[in-house]
Amino acid sequence: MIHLQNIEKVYRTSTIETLALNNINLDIKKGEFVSIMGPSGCGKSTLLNVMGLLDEPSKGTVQLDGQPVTKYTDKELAKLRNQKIGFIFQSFHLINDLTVLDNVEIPLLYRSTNGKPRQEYAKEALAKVGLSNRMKHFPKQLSGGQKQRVAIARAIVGNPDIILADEPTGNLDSAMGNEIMTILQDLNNEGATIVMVTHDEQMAKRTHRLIRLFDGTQVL
Ligand SMILES: Nc1ncnc2c1ncn2[C@@H]1O[C@H](COP(=O)(O)OP(=O)(O)OP(=O)(O)O)[C@@H](O)[C@H]1O
Repeated sequence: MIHLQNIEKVYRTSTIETLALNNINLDIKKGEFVSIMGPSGCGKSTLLNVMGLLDEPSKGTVQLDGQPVTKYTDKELAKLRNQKIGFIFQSFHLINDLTVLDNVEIPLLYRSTNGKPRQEYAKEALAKVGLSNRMKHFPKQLSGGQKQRVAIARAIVGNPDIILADEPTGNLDSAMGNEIMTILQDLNNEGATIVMVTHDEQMAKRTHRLIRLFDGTQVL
């Protein structure tokens, strides 16, 4: 499903060059639930962003469903991302002055889905995460766990094959974190391929496979 070959990522600023990823070779199979762990700054988010076509590698090739995307234009990448990938972030990334329902509809706006079906899909996604009773709320009226459930609904509304989650439980207490993990496991059982960055060994244990990074290199 996701195939990374000889991936290197170098960040250059005027004063410093950082080798964030060093010769990463990785295969994520359809239906897998994989976690990525490692110390701060070891390249976890960079790896997730490369897999999610948000960040271009300095070297190496990325294949998604057998399609080599390295030569794709930004527009082609954006389209592929919108169709195939749902993102979840530690700090939720919701738009504060939109309702919960409007937030969840956002990925469908980019696909020009019409108003009525768009709302129906968003309602279905919210029902899946148990938030049908909060559709008209605004993000600031929700708890952290509820905000993350909205973010998950937004990630799954377009029925993506792949969910990429960057520390989805990082801002939550353990009870809420466990709830979010259960939702992710349910989505995985329904067929979604999931890659999750986490600092939490307990969360990692609930996934199929653990990848450990150290200084940009895969050590497990
Ligand atoms: N846009 C950027 N410009 C320059 N350097 C960057 C940039 N993004 C990340 N880096 C550097 O690349 C390295 C890897 O960063 P990354 O965010 O992938 O690490 P991480 O493992 O996700 O860290 P954390 O657990 O703290 O979130 C770090 O040394 C970081 O400073």
